[in-house]
Amino acid sequence: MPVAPQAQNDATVKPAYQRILLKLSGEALMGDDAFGINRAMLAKLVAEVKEVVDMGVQVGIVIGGGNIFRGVSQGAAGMDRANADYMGMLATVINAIALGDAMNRGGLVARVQSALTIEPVVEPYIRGKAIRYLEEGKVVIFAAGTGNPFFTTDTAAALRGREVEAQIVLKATKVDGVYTADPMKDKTATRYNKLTFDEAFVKNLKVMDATALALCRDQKLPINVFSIFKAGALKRVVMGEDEGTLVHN
Ligand SMILES: Nc1ncnc2c1ncn2[C@@H]1O[C@H](COP(=O)(O)OP(=O)(O)OP(=O)(O)O)[C@@H](O)[C@H]1O
Ligand SMILES: O=c1ccn([C@@H]2O[C@H](COP(=O)(O)O)[C@@H](O)[C@H]2O)c(=O)[nH]1
Repeated sequence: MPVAPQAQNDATVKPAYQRILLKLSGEALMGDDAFGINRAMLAKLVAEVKEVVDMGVQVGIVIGGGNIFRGVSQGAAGMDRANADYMGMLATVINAIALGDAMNRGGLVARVQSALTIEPVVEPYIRGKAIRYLEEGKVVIFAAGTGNPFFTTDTAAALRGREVEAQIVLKATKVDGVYTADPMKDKTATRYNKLTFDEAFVKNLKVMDATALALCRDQKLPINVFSIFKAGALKRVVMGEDEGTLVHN
């Protein structure tokens, strides 16, 4: 795989993965706010991603929409499900534009590609072009999920991850891994270091939604679940350190 030209490679630093697909929940952009995009949080996310890009790691990102769509979801109640889902996908486009803009101003080169065609605003998703951008060291932000209603951005992360031949999907979320039970509800829950896809299914653990999990399992694409609120966690995962939970075949 060609080395990213914008990367400042340090020969002593050897990442475990050369190409990753990072799934960022929309809620990660809220920071401490109730909804929307928090500028300080955006800057923090850019710095975390820059750290791994500077190590020569190629980064694709799928961004969720929960921070915006949650704000309008009252209005979506009772709506036709497909229409509500299109609103959700458009929310991810807003997030992708904000993140791409912050990255371009923060010393990275980012490109946004959307699964829904909104030509004057963002590029359409073109797999070959996305791979070329990654090889050039650009961060590619995949917007609008899969472009289809009844799916989620978790599934988009699994799909795009496989399409661009990422070695792993990194699910950055609110909790620092997969637990024996929801850690927000059960304080006695303990975290798994490693877990097979089959165990996750059998125990009905909320790792990613079932469609995403099945796609990753079938395509032998591992997932690492970790907390985006923990400083340096992304770098530690990329270095192959014991951070979060690794879900594998
Ligand atoms: N067994 C479990 N281990 C870890 N987290 C769990 C478990 N069961 C439920 N959860 C909950 O799942 C949540 C994270 O998953 P979720 O898919 O909702 O977030 P997300 O995908 O990051 O958000 P978004 O929908 O904004 O993209 C955590 O907040 C946690 O409370
Ligand atoms: O492929 C997709 C991806 C997303 N949606 C809709 O968007 C929202 C926001 O995505 P999150 O994964 O929840 O962050 C989601 O709730 C769906 O309504 C979609 O329809 N198809």
